[in-house]
Amino acid sequence: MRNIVVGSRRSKLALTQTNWVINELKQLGAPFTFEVKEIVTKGDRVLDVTLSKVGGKGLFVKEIEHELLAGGIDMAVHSMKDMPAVLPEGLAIGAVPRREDARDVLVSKGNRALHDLPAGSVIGTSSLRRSAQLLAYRPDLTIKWIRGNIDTRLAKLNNEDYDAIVLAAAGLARMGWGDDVISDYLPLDVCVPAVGQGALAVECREDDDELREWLSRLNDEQTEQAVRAERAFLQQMEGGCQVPIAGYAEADGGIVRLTALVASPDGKEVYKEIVTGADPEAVGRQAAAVLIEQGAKALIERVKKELSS
Ligand SMILES: NCc1[nH]cc(CCC(=O)O)c1CC(=O)O
Repeated sequence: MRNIVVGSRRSKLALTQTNWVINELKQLGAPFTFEVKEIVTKGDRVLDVTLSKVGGKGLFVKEIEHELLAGGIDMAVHSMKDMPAVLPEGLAIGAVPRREDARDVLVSKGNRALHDLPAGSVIGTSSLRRSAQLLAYRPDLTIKWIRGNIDTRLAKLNNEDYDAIVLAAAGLARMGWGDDVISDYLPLDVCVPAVGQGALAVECREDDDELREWLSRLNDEQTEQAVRAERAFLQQMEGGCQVPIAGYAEADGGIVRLTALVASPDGKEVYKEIVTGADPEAVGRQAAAVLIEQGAKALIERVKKELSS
């Protein structure tokens, strides 16, 4: 029987996701044995700086993709939102399993909802996307950067000077957390999720037909269509990675509906558009074109200039 070596980051979330996929494949009757190989990525080593400053997207996947291409591993399970818009030559996403709750959630002291936080409350997040949208909704809040994995962040909420933190519902759910810690589910239109949030990407070599046949059975068509639209939007916008970007799509009956957003880091400028259509990539590209037309391009150029000066 073929042994499939599965590369995974060492975090509890990554290992949980990896083992979930392995179990699904086993339950489908896949004729493989599985072995997990832990890989420490740059994103895991560099914990003291803002993610966007050390290279943003791709930090968690580059080393793993290198191992895939070199044959050290056969498969890797990523959080879709950690994946850059374009894959390296020779690799493929073999499966996009059914998406978890894509929303962001607030975990707060005193179990307060976002609208119920006192003025000046300190919110922990290291995401430009979250901070921009929170400030657009509640300009009186103070954003304080926070890093570390989910457990670390929850601990920091209790031990350090934060009134609340923002996390993805999906990550919490996969680690067994839910309404016991969640104070507020942020509506999709108040905080548009990150492209791919709540979804997984099972990556493998493009020419590994045997593995891909089994992975395809794990694929969820609706999630795949939605994520295609979101990632096409992201691809058009990349290069503006210091700018808050969000994209969330739903697919139903062959129609994809994408909400796309670009904002200034202070949340004072927000470009947002909903695009609907049958071709996910076309929907993503159209959303990008509309936002660029509205002023997103000028905003990206301005933010770039401010950062380099
Ligand atoms: N930013 C890191 C990250 N990458 C993926 C998840 C889990 C949620 C998901 O799969 O979208 C998280 C944690 C979080 O944002 O709270």
